Amino acid sequence: MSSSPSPQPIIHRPRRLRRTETLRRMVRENVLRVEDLIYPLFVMEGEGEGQREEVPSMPGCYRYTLETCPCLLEYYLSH
Ligand SMILES: NCc1[nH]cc(CCC(=O)O)c1CC(=O)O
Repeated sequence: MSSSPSPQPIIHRPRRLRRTETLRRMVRENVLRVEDLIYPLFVMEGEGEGQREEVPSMPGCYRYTLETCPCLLEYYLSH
């Protein structure tokens, strides 16, 4: 049975990602809080209260007309 070679001591430790504050900030752990999120609410041109179009790339998110906005804001700000 051969013994494994003993590890070489690390002579050069570059620590490239710790070099500057900018790099450290870039690779730091991230914390996401509710206050960092925004609600995807889109307004489109057009008439008509209660009219809406689903955004194709965001299922469940809609474009509303300007007339619908006061009502929507009231709803979202109270929930
Ligand atoms: N990236 C998120 C985002 N922010 C605005 C829209 C589009 C909203 C719209 O089409 O009215 C999208 C989706 C996308 O880019 O496909």
